[in-house]
Amino acid sequence: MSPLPKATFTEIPRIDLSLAGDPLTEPTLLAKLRYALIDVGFMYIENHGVPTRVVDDIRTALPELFALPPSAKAAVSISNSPHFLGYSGDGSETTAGQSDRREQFEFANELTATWREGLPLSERLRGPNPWPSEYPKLRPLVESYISEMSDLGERFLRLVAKALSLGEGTFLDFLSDQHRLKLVHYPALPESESGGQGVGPHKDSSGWWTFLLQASPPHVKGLQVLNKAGSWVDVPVIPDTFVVNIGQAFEVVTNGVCKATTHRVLGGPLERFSVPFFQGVRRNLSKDEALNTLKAHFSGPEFHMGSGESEEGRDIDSAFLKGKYDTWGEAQLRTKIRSHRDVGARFYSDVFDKYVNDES
Ligand SMILES: O=C(O)CCC(=O)C(=O)O
Ligand SMILES: [Fe+2]
Repeated sequence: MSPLPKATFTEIPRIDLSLAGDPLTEPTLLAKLRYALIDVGFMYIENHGVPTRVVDDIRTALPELFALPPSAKAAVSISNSPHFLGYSGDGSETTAGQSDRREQFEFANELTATWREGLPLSERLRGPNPWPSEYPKLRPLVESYISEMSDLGERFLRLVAKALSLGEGTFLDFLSDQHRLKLVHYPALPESESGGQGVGPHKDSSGWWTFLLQASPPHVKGLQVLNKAGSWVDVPVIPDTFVVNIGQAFEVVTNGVCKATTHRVLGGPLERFSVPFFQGVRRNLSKDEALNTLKAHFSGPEFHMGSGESEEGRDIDSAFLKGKYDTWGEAQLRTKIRSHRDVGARFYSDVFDKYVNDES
């Protein structure tokens, strides 16, 4: 008998977190979450418990922040930060070999820089944020936001573990002390460039999971996700939700059962703001540990039944696995250097050529 056609998705599922915790409603939530995890890799979460004020404060700050003069942006340029934190201008980041049409500020949990010679180079990713002195109200807003998103991320991971028939804390063991947040502005493009690359097709490489706030009104479009049939599916703005998607390390640890789904943003005639929060993976996670800790569980037949998903599910396309680097930290550093080559050349000259020329 020929295999059944592969199921694919044409819309992104909505997961209502208020159904958690009640034995009458939680099973419905977990079943839907399991479908989203195994068959889609993208979802909206609603009733997520992050205070509206914390989200609104960030959303309203964005147009003011990006309206700062070029000198204020340059003062916190990412090119001065060995931790890859700070501002990068429109066109300066590269995805899928092409320049992205967006400007962004990258922040993380406030950490002291503790790297010194002899420690793994990826420890140098930890460090303080460059805060724009001309916009002092930003720091407390970003700090509250990171703190709330870190809490949400942990609550969410407990549900994900349950939905995949694992103990609640299973995925927390992989978390980093550093989560990253980007504040992103896609400029309005002239008609002739509309539909061009806002950010090129990619799977999220920096995190365990990504929690994205689409911070523009619903008529502003741009984010799309690739389904298994190879079609781009729109991810419209739904107020009061976060878009949540799987990062590459999670795909590896789940033995390819939960895939990091490819997505992109198209530029358009309207400017767009977004805020992705990248939940971090601990830098010392080794390939061996990532591949083997949960392998037996995710090789079970319950994950490889039904719609011909198994082969697809097992085929993990991961730079982390293909690369020559043993730890997640090293793989992450490589990604950062390739995306922000000026920072790489300045602070990581010893490994720059190796990382930039390595096409694995
Ligand atoms: O801006 C968006 O909506 C998505 C951005 C994104 O995919 C990323 O920064 O990884
Ligand atoms: Fe992304």
